[in-house]
Amino acid sequence: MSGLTEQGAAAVGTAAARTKGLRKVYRGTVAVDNVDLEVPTGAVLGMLGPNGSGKTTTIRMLLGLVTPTAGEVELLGQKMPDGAAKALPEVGALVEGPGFYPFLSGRENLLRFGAAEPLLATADIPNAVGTAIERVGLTAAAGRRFRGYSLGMKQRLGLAAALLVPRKFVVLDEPTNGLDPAGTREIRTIIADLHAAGTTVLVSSHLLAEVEATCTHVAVLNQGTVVAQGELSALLEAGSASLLVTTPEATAAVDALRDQRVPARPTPEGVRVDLTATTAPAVVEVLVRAGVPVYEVRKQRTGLEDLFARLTEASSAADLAELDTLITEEAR
Ligand SMILES: Nc1ncnc2c1ncn2[C@@H]1O[C@H](COP(=O)(O)OP(=O)(O)OP(=O)(O)O)[C@@H](O)[C@H]1O
Repeated sequence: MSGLTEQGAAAVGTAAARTKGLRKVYRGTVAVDNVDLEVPTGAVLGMLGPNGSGKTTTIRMLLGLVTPTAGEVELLGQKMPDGAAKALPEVGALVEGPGFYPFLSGRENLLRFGAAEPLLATADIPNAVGTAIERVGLTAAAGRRFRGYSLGMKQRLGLAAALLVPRKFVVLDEPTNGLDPAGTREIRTIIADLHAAGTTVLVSSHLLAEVEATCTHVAVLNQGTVVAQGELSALLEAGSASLLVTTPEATAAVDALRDQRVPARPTPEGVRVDLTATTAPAVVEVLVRAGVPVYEVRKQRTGLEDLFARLTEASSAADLAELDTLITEEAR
């Protein structure tokens, strides 16, 4: 990745957000380590990772809510935290625990948020609040006190606050947390609408199917580091392909491949060969050389779930480094 641009540099062709060597240590716990994240302008980037992998900490550092122990953050062309006053009005964020007043209604809370928006004229606040409430499906509950809200309603109100004014960049930390299936579908629609309007979106999620359905790009975090990032289609192509080989001599095929350090295992459908570190022609060559009859060879796309599992469960650092290099190279 190229170095960070100077503060105020033109954002054309640059990332909406970018981190370099980002690190956060909490009293001996390394929450985030050496994260180089790039959110391309106009992308919907899904940040995936198991519990505790550093997603929320990374997002909080990106928004200037947490001070990094080391590293740099650039947000909408502004170096953070110095450029916060310029960048943040263009950024809508749904992060854990937005400061809502429990004794005010959802609408009253949003009116207060509206008053604090530098890009919203006072006369436009009631309209903006009404539109945001409708957009997140909170109309029926808008007059009720916040303290009586369900988790899903709180999420919707947080989202409404993030969308009060048109943004260049929207950051959503686990936006479907606490939402029912209808709410989850609505989030998907809102993200698609934002994307269509040219807004860059960063969304963290555990829901792989959601990410696969809504995102153009993915960054996978594990134990505080980015283990893969790039275009979703390229990552899937590079990271999760396997080969299904039909042969009457499955055991001989598996032995021959493992002899060449190619991961392979027998399955009821045939011998499944991991293509992470090899290619289909190379697999066929190994089999033919070993005298194994090959009836059929098919490439399989196993989806984001498989890729995610392999990236986050790889047993050794060497496995991860190998997989990361391969995926990053292919995704470029
Ligand atoms: N304020 C804090 N003080 C101490 N440790 C923290 C703090 N915030 C996060 N951590 C630790 O940093 C690590 C990363 O946490 P983080 O919340 O960023 O992960 P996450 O990927 O968002 O997890 P989840 O999916 O469970 O929300 C964890 O080990 C967590 O316990």
